[in-house]
Amino acid sequence: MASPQVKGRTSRPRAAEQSMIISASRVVSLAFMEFISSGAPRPRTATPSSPVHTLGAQDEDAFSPEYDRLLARHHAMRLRRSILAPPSRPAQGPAVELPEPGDRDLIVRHLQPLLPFDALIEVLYDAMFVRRPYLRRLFPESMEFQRQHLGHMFHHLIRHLDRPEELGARLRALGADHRKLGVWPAHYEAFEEALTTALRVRGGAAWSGQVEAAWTRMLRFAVAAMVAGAEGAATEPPFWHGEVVEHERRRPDLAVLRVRTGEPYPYRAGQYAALESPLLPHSWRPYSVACAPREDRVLEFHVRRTGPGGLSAALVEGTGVGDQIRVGPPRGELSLDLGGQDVHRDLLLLAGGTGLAPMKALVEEFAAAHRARGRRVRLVVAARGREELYDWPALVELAANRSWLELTPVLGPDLEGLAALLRGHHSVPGLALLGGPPAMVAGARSLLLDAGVPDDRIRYDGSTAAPR
Ligand SMILES: NC(=O)C1=CN([C@@H]2O[C@H](COP(=O)(O)OP(=O)(O)OC[C@H]3O[C@@H](n4cnc5c(N)ncnc54)[C@H](O)[C@@H]3O)[C@@H](O)[C@H]2O)C=CC1
Repeated sequence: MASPQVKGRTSRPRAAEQSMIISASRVVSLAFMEFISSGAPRPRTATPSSPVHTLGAQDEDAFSPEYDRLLARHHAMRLRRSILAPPSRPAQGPAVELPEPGDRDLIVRHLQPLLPFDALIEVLYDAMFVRRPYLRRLFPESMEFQRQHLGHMFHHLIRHLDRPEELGARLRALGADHRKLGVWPAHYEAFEEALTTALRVRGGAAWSGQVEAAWTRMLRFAVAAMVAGAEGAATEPPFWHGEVVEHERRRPDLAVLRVRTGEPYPYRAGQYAALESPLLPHSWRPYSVACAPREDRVLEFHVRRTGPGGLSAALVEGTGVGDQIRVGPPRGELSLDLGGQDVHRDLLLLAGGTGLAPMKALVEEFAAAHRARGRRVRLVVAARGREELYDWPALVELAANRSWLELTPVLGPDLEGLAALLRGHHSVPGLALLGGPPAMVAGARSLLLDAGVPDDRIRYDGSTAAPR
């Protein structure tokens, strides 16, 4: 995939326009992103080599009015329903049908010809785009991330299908979270149709209507749960508009961005937000907010480019002051809250690389609330070398005149430094928070367990370690 190009600046909507955009244009966009889309600019030329029929100018003229009318009608219906619903009783989504007992076994028994899911997914998307080319515009230029997610989602659904309550809760959260992607009920129908085609193509000789019916029930269950989740979250905007007000390239591959949201962004320190840049429309990736909530509505993000073509590369290399960014709703439960217990025990915060972001926000919040009350906070910052301590001056400033806050750099490619630190430190922390690469978090967790920290006192957030 080509590296993102810097586009011309888009003008920022005025506050009144912005609230209209939030409240009306996306009242509820149903999303099943892993199943359906993550969006992309509408391709304007057909590529002969592509297995997918992309949208040509003629197609666009033919499909857009129909498509846009459909969306507009849907918006109006949803808006009407949410206005007419009594405030104490949110608009009801479709009833969630449960899968039948035995569906999981049936699916598992006939899974072999469908594995690995890559080929199934390729046929599925090809079938969908050939039949409904206008849907191609909801997808990113590169479908790689999309295909991977869909494969994981199929595995997750099958694995948990006999625990529909647990699965339903996760799908409802996913549906709420994915409203920002702009996927609509009509798309699910298209998806179901394409999945059926793909299952028949890949299912092999033993494929039967019975197995297909089990797959359809599984899919409908998932879609209904996501729709219910999206509808239940109708009062929360699907995203906030933000403008980049500072962009500091701290390392060739790393930038610290400050983004001011048009409307107040209600988050807690330790939470993360999915971001989207106009350079890669609908490629949303999570980043922790690296500062405690501030009056001026400015959010800080630490972004490291890990490879070419992803959102992180667009944010580090292609973004500057004045550019627009969309910010998804705040998510995540990372916090320093001890629930009133062990208030005298010390806290350990361990940050690896840009995993520093949530730790910095938590320390800032802690400092602002004067919550130390005799507790010491030790912030250990792991980095490959001194030059990788990209935010050290800001941390030193944060620690100035705060004797309860101790900063410790640990340099090196692995966890040796942390292991040595724990060996030399005799008091076991009351709570440990971890942020950084998954291997570091896993390694640090075992070191802490060995040192006697109970499992429920070790916190980390897996959601921010996804590929960017
Ligand atoms: N940008 C953000 O807002 C957030 C990012 N993260 C995650 O933090 C990670 C940060 O990555 P980078 O900045 O590239 O950090 P990095 O790869 O440079 O690693 C930083 C430090 O972590 C330790 N480490 C790395 N790999 C290790 C391994 N395999 N075993 C033991 N220790 C290891 C080392 O001490 C290393 O110096 C990413 O996985 C990202 O998804 C987590 C929370 C927030």
